[in-house]
Order: sequence, then C-alpha cells, then structure tokens
Amino acid sequence: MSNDAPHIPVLINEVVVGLAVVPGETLVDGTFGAGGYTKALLGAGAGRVIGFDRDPDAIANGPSLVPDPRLTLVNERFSQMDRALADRGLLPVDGIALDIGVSSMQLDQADRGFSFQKDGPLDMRMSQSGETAADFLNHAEEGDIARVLKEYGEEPRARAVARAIVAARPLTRTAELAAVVRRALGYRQGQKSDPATRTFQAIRIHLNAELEELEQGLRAAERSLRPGGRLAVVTFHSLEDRIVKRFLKARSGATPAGSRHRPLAAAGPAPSFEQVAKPVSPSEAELARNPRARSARLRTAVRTDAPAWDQEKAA
Ligand SMILES: C[S@@+](CC[C@H](N)C(=O)[O-])C[C@H]1O[C@@H](n2cnc3c(N)ncnc32)[C@H](O)[C@@H]1O
Repeated sequence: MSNDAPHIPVLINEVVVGLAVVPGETLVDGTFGAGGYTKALLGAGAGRVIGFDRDPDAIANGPSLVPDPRLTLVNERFSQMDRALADRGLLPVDGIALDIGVSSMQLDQADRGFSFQKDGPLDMRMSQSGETAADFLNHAEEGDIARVLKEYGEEPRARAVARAIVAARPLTRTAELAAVVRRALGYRQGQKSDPATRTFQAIRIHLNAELEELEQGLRAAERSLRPGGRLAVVTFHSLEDRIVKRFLKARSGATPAGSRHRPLAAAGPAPSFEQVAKPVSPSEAELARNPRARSARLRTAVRTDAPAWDQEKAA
C-alpha cells in the first residue's frame, strides 16, 4: 500500500441512511476498495457483509483494513455478484452499495498507472489482467483512440490528442502520455485543470469496460435483492450517473412502461424498483474535507416484489 492518505469514503453517512440497515442483515459492498463503506455498514449493525472488488490488491489488503469475522471478501466483478452470491448460498441479500470508480489507493500507487500526476507504467487495469493502457495506446487505430477520448473523456479535441499519441508511439509511462496530451492541447503551467485528466479518465473507463460493468452490475443487483431490499449507488461523473438514472427511471416505471400515452397491455414488466429519495450530493462540509467528492452523486432505490426484468445471468 502507498504512504498517501487512505481512501476517504464519499457520502458515507448518506449511504448508510439510504441502505436503512437493520441489525443482522446481509449486505453487499460491491466496491470494497479500502473498506470504508464496509466498516460503516458493519458499524451500523450488519450481520454479514460480502465485499466484492475486482482488484486483487484490495481483496488482499481487506482483512487487515477491516478485521471482522462478519466480512466475506470476494475477488470478483460486481456484474457477477448474483452468481457469486448464489454459489455461496447467500441469495437474496438485504442491501447493496456500489461506489463506482477508482480508489485513492489505486490512484496513489504510481505502479498501477492510473494517475497523470505520478510517473508509472501505462497500466490502468483494475483487475490486473488483460490489455494494459500501453497495449491499447500503442496498437489501436487513431480513430479508435479518438472515439474513446471523446466518448469516455468528453475530450473536445479528441482527434488532435489521438494524432499526437500515435505520433509519439511507443508510449510506456504515464508521464510520457501526460506530456503528449498537454503538448497537443497547449497546456500552460498553472492552468486551472490539467487536460490530461480527461484522457486518463477515458482510457481507464475503456480498458476496464466501466460503463458496461455498471449497466450489468445494476442488473445483477436487481437479481440479488430481496423484495424490500435497498440499493445505493454513488457515481463520480455524468456518464455514470446517467446510466444509474436511466436504469432506475425505467425500472421504477417512470418511462416508458408507466407512460400515460401507452395502453396498459404494452406497458412492459412491472416496476422492479421504487425510487424513494432524490439524488444526493455531498454537503459543503464534506467537500471542505474531501475535494475529490466534488462530482459525487448518490441514488437509492428499494426493490419491489416484481421479478427482475432481465433474468439472464451476466456473461
Ligand atoms: C471508489 S473505490 C471504493 C471505495 C470504498 N467505498 C471505500 O470506502 O473504501 C472503487 C473500488 O471498486 C473497485 N471496482 C471498480 N469497478 C468494479 C467492478 N466492476 N467490480 C468490482 N469492483 C470494482 C475498484 O477496484 C476500487 O477498489
């Protein structure tokens, strides 16, 4: 582990309130990270917490971060949670928390290659397996790199950055990539936000298929919760929040199944979730303590007794 400040859990009190923990319940922390949410859920009286993380380091550090016999750690993607829980005879569960994105532990460890502020190998793989950022950047077509930067980083000059990346190949270090992006976009020292932020975010989201994981994770949560079970999802940017918002809107019958313009027979499956609260953003006090929480947003919902819309197991 690094010597930097540990991960500060975001919207933690709001998540505990949103999950309305009843003592003795079985809860899933789908993104264990540094165990911040798990600790809070156990502190609120959970009888058992199943902590998932796709990062083997997070799972390996887990027992020392949260030494508690009520915790079970699983090195698996949350999109596979229903299968993993079924294998352990733990379905259905009473509540699920997802805290989307990277942890400070991952960002702060230079050798994981997530940060443009620390020089390290161009890696960026949460699961520590599969294609690295260097593999992608050194072999992909310029057009594919540009598409990733535009779609996942909302980089307005994606073409120019992709061209500069291709011209600078082979790239092996995060510092090299950051320098290439800054040069392509005319970055000046002291400029408010570093343009490399968008490129790093985009490559990370692409490599880890983060948006697909979120889509599949929400479906897996729908299949895993008991009627009355609660879901709490914290996202960090609009691309992620949009996915959660649309999913819960559709599943709670707001669109298009509940549309008053549609005949009842065409209304689609019964709502599988009920949205009980408005989305929550961090308080001023939290932002003062933890500026990284700036763009965080929490959405919560309660599972109804209707069948899951998508019964299929995630691939
Ligand atoms: C923002 S951190 C969670 C921090 C945690 N809530 C805490 O308080 O310490 C996100 C964590 O989720 C993990 N993660 C991201 N996507 C995942 C996925 N699809 N399945 C499982 N774990 C995932 C990352 O490896 C990272 O450790």
